[in-house]
Amino acid sequence: MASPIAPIAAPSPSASSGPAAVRVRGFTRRFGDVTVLRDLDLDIAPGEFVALLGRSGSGKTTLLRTLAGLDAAPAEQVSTPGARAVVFQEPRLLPWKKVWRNVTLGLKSGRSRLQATAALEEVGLGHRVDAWPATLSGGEAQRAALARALVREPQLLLLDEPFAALDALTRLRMHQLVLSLWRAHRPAVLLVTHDVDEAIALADRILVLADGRLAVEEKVTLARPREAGPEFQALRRRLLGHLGVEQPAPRDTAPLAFIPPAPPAGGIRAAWSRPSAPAVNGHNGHNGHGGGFTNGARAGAQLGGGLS
Ligand SMILES: Nc1ncnc2c1ncn2[C@@H]1O[C@H](COP(=O)(O)OP(=O)(O)OP(=O)(O)O)[C@@H](O)[C@H]1O
Repeated sequence: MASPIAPIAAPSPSASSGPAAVRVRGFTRRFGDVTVLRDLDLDIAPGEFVALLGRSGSGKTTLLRTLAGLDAAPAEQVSTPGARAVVFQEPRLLPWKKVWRNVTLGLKSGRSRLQATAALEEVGLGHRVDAWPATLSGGEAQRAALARALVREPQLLLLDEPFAALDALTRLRMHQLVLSLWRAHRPAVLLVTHDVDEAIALADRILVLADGRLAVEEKVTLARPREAGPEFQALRRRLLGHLGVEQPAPRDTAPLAFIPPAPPAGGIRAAWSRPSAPAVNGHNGHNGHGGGFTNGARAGAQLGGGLS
């Protein structure tokens, strides 16, 4: 059986001693009769990178939307910086505006083309300033969405599964890009993801949302770039356990092998496993794309959203 989720008393304010970038106290969100977030507490320090995991429907996006100001919340319960930006799973570029105009959408500054160009250069899209969104690849479009977030100089960057629709290689490149942007600009980050390995690769702290509360907190002390060594694997197993995915004890160091996606149980899916290990979701592992992963790369333990 998966380990039961042990509620934590309250997510600890992180390393920084300054005032929190995000402070949530006793926040409850209901849709009709359904309580999605229940008396929730959360602190995110300035410059801290937090990942939020949880089963499908656990309320991750609801929390992110609240922090983004897209859903109203009482100021005494939810406090965030004024400068916020959100990147969603879909890049949400307006097809009738050139890339640079999408990046500066809503900005008042008269220097907007210059700002857009600088931000696009930072995400490696300096050559696509005048392109139309329809001519961008999925990864390029998502980089343009990141540039649009960057020009707002956010103190809080909210990422709602921004890499979920990208292929594995592009996703790895995006991980590196996001980390380098985060290092350069140091916003507080909340990353909602279904991918346990992505969370471990990127975050300082990982939270698991369950039953309307932040039920688990794991600090990630591994140095970046994060290799898929024993500590990484142990944390991965613990997190998957918290999420209800049974994990076999490690028996060897054989390379990971691909397990074809199955109908998710409780919205959870783990895509990679060792060939000799009993597979999750009742599947037996078989060799497919194979290959290990390094430098914070993804072993592909995914929740809910499935493989992409
Ligand atoms: N505007 C809404 N009206 C009614 N119910 C809603 C609304 N928004 C979200 N919900 C419900 O709240 C619950 C949490 O939704 P939310 O999208 O926050 O979950 P999630 O953890 O992000 O899910 P997923 O991982 O599948 O994206 C779900 O049961 C959803 O149906």
